[in-house]
Amino acid sequence: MRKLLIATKNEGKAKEMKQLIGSYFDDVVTLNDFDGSVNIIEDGRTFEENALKKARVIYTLYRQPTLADDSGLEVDALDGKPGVMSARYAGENATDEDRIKKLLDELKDVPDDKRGAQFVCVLVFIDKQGRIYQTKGICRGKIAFEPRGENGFGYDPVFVPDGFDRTFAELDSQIKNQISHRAKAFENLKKILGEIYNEDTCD
Ligand SMILES: O=P(O)(O)OP(=O)(O)OP(=O)(O)OC[C@H]1O[C@@H](n2cnc3c(O)ncnc32)[C@H](O)[C@@H]1O
Ligand SMILES: [Mg+2]
Repeated sequence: MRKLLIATKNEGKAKEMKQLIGSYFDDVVTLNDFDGSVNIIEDGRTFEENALKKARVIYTLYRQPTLADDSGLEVDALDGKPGVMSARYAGENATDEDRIKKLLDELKDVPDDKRGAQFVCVLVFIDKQGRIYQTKGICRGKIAFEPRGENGFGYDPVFVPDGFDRTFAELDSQIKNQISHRAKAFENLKKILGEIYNEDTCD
């Protein structure tokens, strides 16, 4: 039986990751399902460093195939902030609403044509033998003037992906899962998984 540990405590992210991983694994669990106590300090300077750290810590503890996602929002008018600080943008115990409010405050004088932004997702997968694989996905869009919609999580109510006039939180989750930063990173990861699990040496 193929088991996958997803090294995240973010329920919204975990839900999407479970939807996107498809049928490569028979049993997929996240930190909230089996070990909510582990605390990983995300002190990397890049999404790559943080994703690698999360995957390595969990793989080292459990020696099972492990997948970590480090992601965030880079806003052009803020020189790429909040970036790797996206989760802690409004302090350690802040909510998604607090983070959105801070972002909209900082952008209150920025006109529509200067509100470009991108979501970035880096995935790190460590297979049973400890081999490390990394993929990345980017989704361009812009920041709305006020939050709209109930779907998704995090900054979704203020992110309007290119080619749409609705926010990720207004769009159906199926559409987000086709065009998002995470969807793109998973497309590449699935090619890698296809190769790994065809080798037959790895279960
Ligand atoms: O580290 P884990 O436990 O995985 O959970 P986290 O929420 O801390 O996740 P990150 O460290 O990767 O920080 C990502 C931040 O960017 C936000 N984010 C990432 N992907 C997003 C998406 O698809 N839609 C909206 N917000 C997103 C998310 O809400 C966090 O505030
Ligand atoms: Mg985090």
